[in-house]
Amino acid sequence: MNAGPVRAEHVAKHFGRTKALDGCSFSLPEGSVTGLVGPNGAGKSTLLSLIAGLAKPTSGEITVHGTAVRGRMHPDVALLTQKRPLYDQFTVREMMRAGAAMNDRWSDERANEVLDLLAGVDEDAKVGTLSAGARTQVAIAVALGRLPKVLLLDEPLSDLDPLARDETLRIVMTEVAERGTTVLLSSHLLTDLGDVCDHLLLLDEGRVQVSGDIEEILDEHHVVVGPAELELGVDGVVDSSRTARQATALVRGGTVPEGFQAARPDLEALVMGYLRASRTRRLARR
Ligand SMILES: Nc1ncnc2c1ncn2[C@@H]1O[C@H](COP(=O)(O)OP(=O)(O)OP(=O)(O)O)[C@@H](O)[C@H]1O
Repeated sequence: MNAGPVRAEHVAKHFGRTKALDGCSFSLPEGSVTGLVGPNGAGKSTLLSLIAGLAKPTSGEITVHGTAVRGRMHPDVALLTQKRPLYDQFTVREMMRAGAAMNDRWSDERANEVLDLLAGVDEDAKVGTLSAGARTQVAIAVALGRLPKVLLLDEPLSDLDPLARDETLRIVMTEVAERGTTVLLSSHLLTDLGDVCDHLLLLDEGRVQVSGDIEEILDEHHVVVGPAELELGVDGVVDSSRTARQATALVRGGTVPEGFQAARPDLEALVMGYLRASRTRRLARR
């Protein structure tokens, strides 16, 4: 496995009998933007909180720039969660002062740059009165004011309108382009991920299903379509469906079933195939 700023080796996290993560190993390359996807309960938030040092793995190890993270926030890592850890009664300016006071490494200049981006946020406005988009911008300013080398984003886009979503992604992409920050972004919004991510980490039931460069992953898969009466008869079928007329499947590996037409999937088709397969497995166990 290549060395990278974030590495996980055989990481497990159990909550009682729930295995939120179970033997996860992967590496994120420097300056990459990785989309973290998976069905509800796959372990995405748990993984982000372990990398951030907010919780300890039950077993295995996560390292950031070669240093083991064992339940302590690494100075190079910033985490932005869905809840956006902001104080509603503070003005934006007070929020930035709090950011400076709470962090050993802090850049007013960087935080203000992010606040000035886009339409700019009124620094005298109370955080609680801001729109979801502006609150996200403030939360990102607090996160980037710490000058992180690794930025973890847990569903930051879920309640934003399309314009705010686009602008938020633009802030993240500017950060990557200008500072080479490594980003791990969890989202259910596949089209957004396709726009910004060059790597993918797909979790299901606490396990890594797919991890790596998106183009290479897409090259490794086929969507195959053929007459309904033909059997697939190959290894590596991730997900398949049949109508009265045709059979369709997502296949991993080089073999195209006989009598089928093959095409390279796009990111959405690939992720949807894995999500459908996950649901089918869970339904089969009921
Ligand atoms: N503090 C906790 N105590 C007990 N169980 C937990 C805790 N945190 C997470 N879990 C369980 O671990 C599993 C993984 O949860 P996690 O929130 O990491 O998934 P997720 O992929 O982020 O889901 P979603 O897409 O719904 O946000 C779930 O079964 C969840 O109920």
